This record gives sequence, structure tokens and C-alpha cells, in this order.
Amino acid sequence: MEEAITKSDFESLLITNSLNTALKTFAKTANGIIPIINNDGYLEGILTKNRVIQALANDNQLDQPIQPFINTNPICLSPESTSSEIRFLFLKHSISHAPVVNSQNQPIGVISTPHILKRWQKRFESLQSQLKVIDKIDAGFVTVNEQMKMIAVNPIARGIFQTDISYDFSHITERYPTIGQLIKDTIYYKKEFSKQRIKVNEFSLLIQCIPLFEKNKFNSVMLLMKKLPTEEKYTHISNWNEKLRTALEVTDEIDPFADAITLVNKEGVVKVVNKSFCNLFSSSEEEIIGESIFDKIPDLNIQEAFNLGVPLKGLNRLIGTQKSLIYSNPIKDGNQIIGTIFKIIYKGLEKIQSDVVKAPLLQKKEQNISGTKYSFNDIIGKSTSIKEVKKEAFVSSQSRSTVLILGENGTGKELFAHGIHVASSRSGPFIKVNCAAIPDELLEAEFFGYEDGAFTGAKRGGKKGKFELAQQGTLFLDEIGDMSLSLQSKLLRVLQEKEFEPVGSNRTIQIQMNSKIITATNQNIKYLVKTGRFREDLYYRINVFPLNIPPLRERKEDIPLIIDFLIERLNHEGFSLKGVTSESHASLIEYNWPGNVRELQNVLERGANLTTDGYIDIGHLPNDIRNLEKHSHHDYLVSHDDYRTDTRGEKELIINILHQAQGNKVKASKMLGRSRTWLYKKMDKYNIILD
Ligand SMILES: Nc1ncnc2c1ncn2[C@@H]1O[C@H](COP(=O)(O)OP(=O)(O)OP(=O)(O)O)[C@@H](O)[C@H]1O
Repeated sequence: MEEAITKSDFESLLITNSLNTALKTFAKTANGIIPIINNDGYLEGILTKNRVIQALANDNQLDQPIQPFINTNPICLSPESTSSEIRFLFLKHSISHAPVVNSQNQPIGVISTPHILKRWQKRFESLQSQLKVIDKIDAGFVTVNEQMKMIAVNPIARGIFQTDISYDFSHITERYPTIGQLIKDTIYYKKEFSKQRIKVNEFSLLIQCIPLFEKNKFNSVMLLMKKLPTEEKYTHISNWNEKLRTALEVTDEIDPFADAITLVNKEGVVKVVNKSFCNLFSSSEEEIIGESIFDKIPDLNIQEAFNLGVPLKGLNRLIGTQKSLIYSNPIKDGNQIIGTIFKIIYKGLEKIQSDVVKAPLLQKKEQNISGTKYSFNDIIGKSTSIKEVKKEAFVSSQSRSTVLILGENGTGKELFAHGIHVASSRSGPFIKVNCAAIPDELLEAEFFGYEDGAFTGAKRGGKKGKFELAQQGTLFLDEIGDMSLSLQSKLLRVLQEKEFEPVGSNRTIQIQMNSKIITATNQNIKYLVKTGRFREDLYYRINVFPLNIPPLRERKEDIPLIIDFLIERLNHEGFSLKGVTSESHASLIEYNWPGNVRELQNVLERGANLTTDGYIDIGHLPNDIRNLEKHSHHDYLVSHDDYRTDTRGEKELIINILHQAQGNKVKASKMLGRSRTWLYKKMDKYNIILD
């Protein structure tokens, strides 16, 4: 109990004492009650002042024992009771005094309303002074209880939300779901949560949700919203501006052949330019400053490199009709990228006739957009591991080498392949072949095409193979680990000799092999090589640039972001999701995700179909996720050593999904996002037999 609440200068009486003694005791104290004890010192009840007055008014004698007038069932307080609890009890039972007893039921004090009022006055004064401080600090401040009822708010918070914040705070949390989720997480986990750069109206905020405890018991959440200053203030780029401007002015004066140089901030807004940069764009400094570099040089590669914070080293591009080489280097403040310096070499390089150039430039842009669905921006994740692979993937996109993407099912291998294609700025299309979904005989025709009448069912006039179609573009060979040995030899021949024969033909076709080859598998390819199921020479040929995509369970910090992203995507598809409840959020984070992002996507889609109020609740999640405590994480892992033949968790995932689909293979393959052929093959491989 808080100090000064326990009134220990109290007196107790024995049940055998008389009314007279009680009267004298009351005369000595301001307390309205006297604890009554038995001979062993344990509380028997209380005697109230009113009861004594009543007894005497009813002509009871002063020497009469107090026993008949005792209230034997009083409301008692414990030394741990907080002032709020005491206030609550007093109000609930309409009392103004209560004895405080220890764990042995012995009275140790008496509390009366005046004590509580004094205590509250003190708390109120200290709160008022705290609120004065909070009013002064440049941050919005709101406290809410578990029921989302507001306890306190300061004017800055009202200003941020630009609305009247009423007692029921849930109208705010519904309008700003990210804040709502943070508050719910804080209530659920009873720990602090924060998030950088949330946009609320025109403010960019750092949000902190801090759990408040009273006597070790969770009491409320404090929401602190710090307005982030404009970018110029919180980075040091303005210092850079000045330094660079001075340096550039000097070089402009002494070097008429200077390269074009610009400094852009982290949003890509041009901050400093030299004369040569202005000349390249035939504009004045005033016209260029404040523009976006991506409008000036609309190139996907520049955007990707910029977003990922990787340098560009001599990117060969046309700016207007001018050939140029683009270099860039990010400027960091600690770990944060605060801007980028671009240097463009163009003086002395050829200028191309405008008519000739415009057409291919336009064509190239359109093809990139139609050929692929996703860029690196669509790969969500802030974990170090995913950021690292994104960087490596970007670097691989700039080289001519073959890329091998390794990772479990649904980790985003195909997404990475798309990203690499976009970042490589190839003019040709993105062509995908799923080596596991197509029977071997047809796969060969898919790869190399066929001549007219090559086999029954073949198209009249023959068909071009994917290798030819992917010229200047990207050929993505998914599930390469499932390819037969004979086809592997043919693939190796194309990669090495750059020649092949269409099915049913004696004609050898030579190709230029200017397409980017990306392969992917979820199998342990080294093991396949070791057991003779994958050609070693082909393995070395495709493994020039390996990328390992980490499974979702190893980057749990990405899960909330991916959930937000997928919910937005589902809403684009016509759902009206508001979010996931904090309980299901916790389960989604806890779960092991053997099927990775694809499984998460399916789970959310399932929830989206089940929810009626827009929130995916624990009841909308599949059993495995709902009843996590029943499964150990290892339940999902197939017994594995280094040379496992099974992709970790794949067999379990398939059994699990088949179970959810009640044995319906069409449904299960849809839930898995795979073809039926793929599912049949896998069921065969893992010997999965349905009852
Ligand atoms: N980091 C991510 N951010 C957003 N979406 C993702 C991410 N990773 C995967 N996805 C989504 O998850 C789904 C599965 O991804 P993808 O098909 O690329 O996986 P995969 O590794 O190629 O799977 P498989 O091995 O089963 O073919 C896709 O819808 C993809 O858009």
C-alpha cells in the first residue's frame, strides 16, 4: 500500500469490551470505525461510531459488551491495495472507513475517506505538474486503458489527430489502424512498442506506446507521438549541401569539362547541382533544384539502386539523346542513408540522333512493365537478412552471370527473379518455365520448341522454345532440381555451346544467349549432386551467383510488415479488411510458417473470407496456428540432417493443406498456389496417400 494511506495510529478493542470503552476510544480518534479482535488478536469485525450512538440512543447501558453491535462481515483492505482500488471499493459499497488486515487477518490499520482524498489530492497535484511538463514538450500524449477509454490527452495530440478526441478512443484507433495495432500489442504483450515515421494527417511521427503499471499491475497505455522534423533538420544533408555547393563552384570555374554532379536527398529530390548537370538537362539551377531525380532520369535501375542504397558503377544510359555513364554513391549518417551523390559522365561521349533514340527507349520501358509483375519494392521486409539478399540480388542483376535462387517453398524466389529482371533493365520479356509442373517430354519442347508435326498434338507450323523467346530478356527456370538428367545435359549444352535442336528436328539452332538465366529450387541441390540426381557440371554452371532467401521463421520481424502489405493487397482484390486482432497477430508471429509467405498469404485470405467485421480474429485462423501450444515447433520440421531429401517442412505443409482442404486436391493445389501436376508429383515423392 502507498505510504501514508495506512492509518496505523488506531486502536482495536476486544469483543468483551464495553460500549463505554468504545465511546472513549472513539473520542480519542478521528476514525469512524474500531477494529474488533478476539483474544488471539484476529479480526472479529468492526464497530462503527454510528452503531454506538444508535445503541446508546436505544437505552443500552454503557457497561454492556459491544459484541451484539459488531459488524462481523466488514470490507477489509490489504496492505497491497492501491488508492484507486480503495476508492473503487469505498464507492461500490458506499463506505468511508475500512480496516486494513495482514495475511493472518490481524488488523494493522484503518483507512478513511479523508486519507484517500488527501492522497488523491497529492496525486492530482503531481499529475497536474506532470501534465504541465507534457504540455510543454513537443509531443502528442494520450493515455488509454484496456477498453480503449481515454484517461488523459494533451493539446498537441488533439492537434495531430485534428479531431475531437472523445472518451472513447476507439474511433481514433479505427481511423489509424497502425496506431491501433501498436496500442493493442502494448496491451497484449505489456511491453513497449514503437514505430518510426507514421503519417498522421500532415505529420510524420515517431510513435511510442508505453505500458503503465500501478503496483506491478498493468493499468494503461501511454501513446507518445513525437513530430519528426522535416528531413532537412534531422539529417545532416543541409551541411552537405553547403560543402558540396562550394566545392562544385570551384570545379565549375576551373574545369570546363567537369562531369555532371548532383546531390539528392533520401527522397530523390535534387538539392545541389553543378553547371555541367544543368547543361546536360538544358535547364537552369532554379528549374532543376527541387525536382525529382527520377523524373530527370526515369530509369528503374537508378530507382532500385537508390532504394537499396547500393552504388551504381558506370551504368550505360541515354539521357535524352546523350549517351552517358551514371555513377552514384549513397551518403550515410551512421546506418541511415541520408542522400545520394550522382556523377554523370557525358562530355566526350556520343550524342545520338533524336529520332533514332526515342523509339527503343519507349519500347524498352513498356516491355519492362508488361514483362514482369514485381520489382524489389514489392519484396517486403526490414530484417537484415532480407535487406542483404535484396542488395545481393541487385548486384546480380547488373552482371551477366547465371543466378541460382535457393529457398524454401513460398519464400519469394519467383518474386526475386522478377525483381532481378526489372533491375537488369533488359528489353526482352521475362519468361518462366516451371520444370516440375511439366512432364519431361513436353518440357524439352517448352525449352527448345518443335518443328511442324514433331509429335501428336504438336501445333501446326511448330513453336518457338522459351530459350529463343527469352532473347534479350530473362529466362527463369523454376524448380530446376526436379529436371530429369537427360534434359539437364541438353540444358548444359545450350548454356555452354549456345546451340540446341528443336524437338523433331535435325536442325541446330545457334543462339546469341544474351538472356539472363535465373534458376531456382527449394531442394538441397548439393545433396542432389551428391546422390547423382543433378549433374555436377550443370550445378557449377548455374551456381555462379547463388542467393539464399531466408525462411520467414528466421525473420519474424518482417511478419507484421508483410501482414500489412498482404492485407492491403487483399483489399485491392475486393475485401474490406481492417486488420488482425492482437490475439491473432500474436499467434501469426509465433507460428513457424513452414509454407513461408505463401502460407501467410493463404491464411490471411482464408481469414478475409471468414471475418464479418473486417478483423481477422483467432477464430478465423487454421487450427495449427490457433492451437500453437499443442504443437512444438519441431512438429513442422521433417527430421533432417544436412543431406535431407525433403525440403524442410514441405511434406508437412502439403499434408497440412490437404487436411485443411479435406482431401480435395484441386482446392489444396489452389491453397498452395501450385498446379495440380506439381501436387501429384510431390504426393508421389513423399508417398502421401489419402484415406
Ligand atoms: N518478402 C515478401 N514480401 C511480399 N510478398 C512476398 C514476399 N515473399 C513472398 N511474397 C509473396 O508470397 C507468394 C509466394 O512467393 P513466390 O511465388 O515468389 O515464392 P517461391 O519461393 O517462388 O515459392 P515456390 O518455391 O513454392 O515456387 C507470392 O504471392 C509473393 O508475392
